[in-house]
Amino acid sequence: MDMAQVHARGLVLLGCGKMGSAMLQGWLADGFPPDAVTVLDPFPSDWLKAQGVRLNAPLPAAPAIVLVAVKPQMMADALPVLKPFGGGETLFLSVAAGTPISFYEDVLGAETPIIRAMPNTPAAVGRGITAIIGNTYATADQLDLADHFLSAVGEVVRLGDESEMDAVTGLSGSGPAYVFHMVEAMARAGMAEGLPEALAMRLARATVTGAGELLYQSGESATQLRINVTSPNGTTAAALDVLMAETDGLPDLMVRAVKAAADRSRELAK
Ligand SMILES: NC(=O)C1=CN([C@@H]2O[C@H](COP(=O)(O)OP(=O)(O)OC[C@H]3O[C@@H](n4cnc5c(N)ncnc54)[C@H](O)[C@@H]3O)[C@@H](O)[C@H]2O)C=CC1
Ligand SMILES: O=C(O)[C@@H]1CCC=N1
Repeated sequence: MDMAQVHARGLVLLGCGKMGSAMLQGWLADGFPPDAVTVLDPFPSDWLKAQGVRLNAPLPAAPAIVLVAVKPQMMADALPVLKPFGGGETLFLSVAAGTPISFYEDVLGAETPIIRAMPNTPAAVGRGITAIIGNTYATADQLDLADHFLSAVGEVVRLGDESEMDAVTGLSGSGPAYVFHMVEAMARAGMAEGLPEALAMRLARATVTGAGELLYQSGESATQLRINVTSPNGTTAAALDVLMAETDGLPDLMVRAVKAAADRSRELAK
């Protein structure tokens, strides 16, 4: 199936909060026609209401793709409305953390093509990364379709095993929040060294977005780019001595943070 057929048969979004909206924003910016999108969400945001999508309208007869983007805790209540599309030509794509493929098979029928995906919010500006894995019923063509569709909002990686999804969630799914928190922490540190709040936030924000863009554009490794900033016996080396400390340094802290997220993802599966 090509994108013209996806447009013709329609896309359904079940749940369109922060993640659903981030992806929808990316697809609309990429030229996906808004009137080919039907969104089911009892609490639509003002942003969503202004997009020209079919909001809480009757569902198309056989949508090409259904994107499930409700919270895992709401899934059992929300998903049954999509049962009529199970076992048919509709490809299910779920971004819910924790919820295993087997859950969707139980509700929709085992002969339903289901792809579990873990995106992240930079999808809103076309710079997300989404990991995907399909159930046994999802064909190679359907995985290609999901890959192509998700590529409009960033990079796509395919997993070899569903068990990798918990670690992916802890790394790239939740990861943007770690970076935003680093901006907050850097700004606070600048304030502790005497800078006014607005200036500290501006410096921290520009530093993180600039460093991210340099990493993106230069093709150099993160390690080499770090070395490029670090003059021998200079200021950066003094800071890195603290950040790279073996215990309680950033690597240690990051291992614990990502583990906590992955553990929570495993817990949600129960
Ligand atoms: N926020 C993020 O960065 C990421 C979120 N996810 C996953 O995306 C899913 C959604 O997360 P968020 O967008 O952050 O949450 P959210 O709370 O912003 O969005 C959930 C949406 O579902 C709607 N909803 C509630 N009950 C519903 C029902 N019965 N039918 C249809 N819609 C209903 C809510 O009104 C809300 O707009 C979660 O499963 C989460 O694990 C995955 C990757 C990243
Ligand atoms: O916090 C969460 O549970 C979701 C999954 C990954 C990012 N946000």
